[in-house]
Amino acid sequence: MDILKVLSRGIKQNKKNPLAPGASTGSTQLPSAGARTNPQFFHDDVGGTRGKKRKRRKGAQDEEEDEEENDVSDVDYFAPKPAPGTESQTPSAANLQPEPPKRKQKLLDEDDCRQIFRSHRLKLTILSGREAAEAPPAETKVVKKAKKDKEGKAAAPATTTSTAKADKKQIYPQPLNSFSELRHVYGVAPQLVDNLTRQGFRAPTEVQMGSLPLLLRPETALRKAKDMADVDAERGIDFLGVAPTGSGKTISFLIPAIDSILRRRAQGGNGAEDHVLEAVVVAPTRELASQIVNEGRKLAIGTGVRVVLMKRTLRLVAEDVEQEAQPEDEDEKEDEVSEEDNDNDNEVAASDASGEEISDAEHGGKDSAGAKPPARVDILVTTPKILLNFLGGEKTGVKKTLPSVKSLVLDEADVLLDPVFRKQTLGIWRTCSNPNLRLTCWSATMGSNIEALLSKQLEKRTNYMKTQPKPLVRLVVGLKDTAVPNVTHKLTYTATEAGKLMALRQLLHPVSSADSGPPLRPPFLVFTQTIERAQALHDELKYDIPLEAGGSMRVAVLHSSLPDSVRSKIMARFRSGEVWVLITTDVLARGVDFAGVNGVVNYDVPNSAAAYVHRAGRTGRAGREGGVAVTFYTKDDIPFVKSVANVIAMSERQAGKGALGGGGDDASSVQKWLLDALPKVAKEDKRKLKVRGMESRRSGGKATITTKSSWERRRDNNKQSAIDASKKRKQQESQQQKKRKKAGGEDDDAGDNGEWGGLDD
Ligand SMILES: Nc1ncnc2c1ncn2[C@@H]1O[C@H](COP(=O)(O)OP(=O)(O)OP(=O)(O)O)[C@@H](O)[C@H]1O
Repeated sequence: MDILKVLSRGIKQNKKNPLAPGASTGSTQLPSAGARTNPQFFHDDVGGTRGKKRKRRKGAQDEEEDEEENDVSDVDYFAPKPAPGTESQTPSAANLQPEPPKRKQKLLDEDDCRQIFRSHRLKLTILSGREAAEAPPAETKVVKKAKKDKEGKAAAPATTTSTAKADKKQIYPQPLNSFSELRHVYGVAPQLVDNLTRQGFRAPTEVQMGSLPLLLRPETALRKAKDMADVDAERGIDFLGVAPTGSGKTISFLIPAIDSILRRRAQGGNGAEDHVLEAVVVAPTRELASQIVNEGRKLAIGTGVRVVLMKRTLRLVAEDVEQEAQPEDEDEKEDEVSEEDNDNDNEVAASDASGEEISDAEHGGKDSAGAKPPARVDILVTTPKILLNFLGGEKTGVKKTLPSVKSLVLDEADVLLDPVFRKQTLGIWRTCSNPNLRLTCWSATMGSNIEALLSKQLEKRTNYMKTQPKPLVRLVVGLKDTAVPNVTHKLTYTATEAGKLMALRQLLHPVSSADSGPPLRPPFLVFTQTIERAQALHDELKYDIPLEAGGSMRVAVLHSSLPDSVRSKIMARFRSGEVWVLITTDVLARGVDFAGVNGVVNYDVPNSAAAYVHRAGRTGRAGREGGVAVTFYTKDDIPFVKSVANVIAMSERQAGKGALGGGGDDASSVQKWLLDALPKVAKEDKRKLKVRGMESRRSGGKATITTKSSWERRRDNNKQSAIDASKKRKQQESQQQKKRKKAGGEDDDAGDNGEWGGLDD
């Protein structure tokens, strides 16, 4: 359908046609915002008794009935709240108590668990903290020697050999088959489960299936798992969750965090009702941090658990330390990237959003909080720098610790442990001085270097704290690092930079669906490499939407140079459906959940395969279909397109589409011959690209976004120079006239009329 027809339907709410963007139902009717048929990505038939259609267990009927009772998918979460006093708003004390199992739940045998794990492509592996302890010393020595030989080259840590061995060791704990099991098997408080189901979630996603039992009650989850004698489940586990974008990782870490607080309170004793900072969630951008706070607050309704966003003026209960609790190590020094290197707002440069720009005016004035009592916080959500500053500052070294924190969550952990954030993140980790701290890390992409770093840091911490090692368990859903399976991908070549602008306009205003590739319906996101380019693209596009359809208010730009309040407003306008095209940088590439986003345009090729995964993953979330990711590339990008093309090919293979997925060559968006022909990129070039993006797009020259040809630009430049020269001449002349007047006796009319005054502006 011609997008202009859609756009010109007007900005008024259209009750008759809910498909129009302005319709009252808003984005919920748009393709990728459509009905969530099933939030689970994979249902392979692996044969056996379990898998796609699972045999109904004894007692399962009761659970399904429970689920039906809980099915509140029609409930508008933001609808006016019922009057106080109604049942749902005033949870009884019993509703907050962890639930004792109603009946003896039959746990599944390990074979059944294995079938379910295979069917949903879940892979749980113990990475370290188990075999590491058993590894023969000789093995460790060999690795250490190899490390020395390489003379400081990013060598594998001492645990690598054992990690590689352990990597093959899969475990099959209990999966979470339904949310009602949270109550009946894992004893989660009914209020928390109600809050979850009230959001319309019917079935757990894969990452929730695989992670929640282990994080909530490892001893129950592992009871039927064989060969776990050396794992002390009571001590808990550290956890690494790698699952596709939009697969529900946020809930996977928030539920255990809230549950742990409710359990502590239920155990009673003095201070059971107090707010004790028990969990810290670190996220790389302010937008993601506030979104996690919102999610947390929805889950914590009626529980009394306070989920708070870190601000500069917020005081926390912390302990002063004379010296740094745990010394820094070389991991924090290596590979540091200068601030200047990151001015392109790329994904690792998201530190721009570390919350430092929160203005004093917005948060009660400078230092006014100095005298404030500590805030009542149970779960703190923060960007790295702002928390570290409170704890003593990056530069000055840590001066405070947070001993009450029992759970540290790193959301988008691969970025948080990437060189740009690494020092800050490890700094925060060190300040969480509780010996029983549990670390959980989450992302859709996780390099093996990050896993090795984690294993090494955990080992170091265990030695420093003199505690027993906990197993580091890794969950991978689908394929590690690669896929955005439920999105349609398209690579579009244009000969020139100007061609990209034309191609984008064609996506906005397709003449026919044939010439424009997959239809791209608003709302959609457009990613550029730098802030400058985002701004320039916005200037070009802001008048492209007809006035009748809302005009320039439909196109907005968001990047890290904008003040916090402006960023929040733009986010709200995009979420509400007022903004249809949001032009941005990688600051919005990670974690941000816009349920109704139908498409993503990579106006500039992303800086890495991981960046592509995260950008494309802003659409097609929670199993929604219809999301489209279009990537433009020019001749200059060709060396860097291969990694994007590989991700696309893998995504299609996972989705069972295309040549590589067996669906025929035509079905694939990346032709195999192209994939084979694209040049490989040297490691060093990849690294540079990841940090700085395409050099030529950073400033001047090709950084300019415009539809004008170079001839037109030259003509305009000449015109501008003529105008400037003329102004200068006029100025000089009037100064001379003034001087002559002062000297007296000159002809006043001369000059003004006798000479061409150049172009007027
Ligand atoms: N069990 C579920 N059923 C349906 N929707 C769900 C379920 N769990 C989470 N969601 C929804 O899925 C969407 C994506 O969730 P979330 O933001 O946690 O994804 P994510 O895995 O963290 O993605 P990313 O890697 O991009 O950060 C959210 O809108 C969330 O409300």
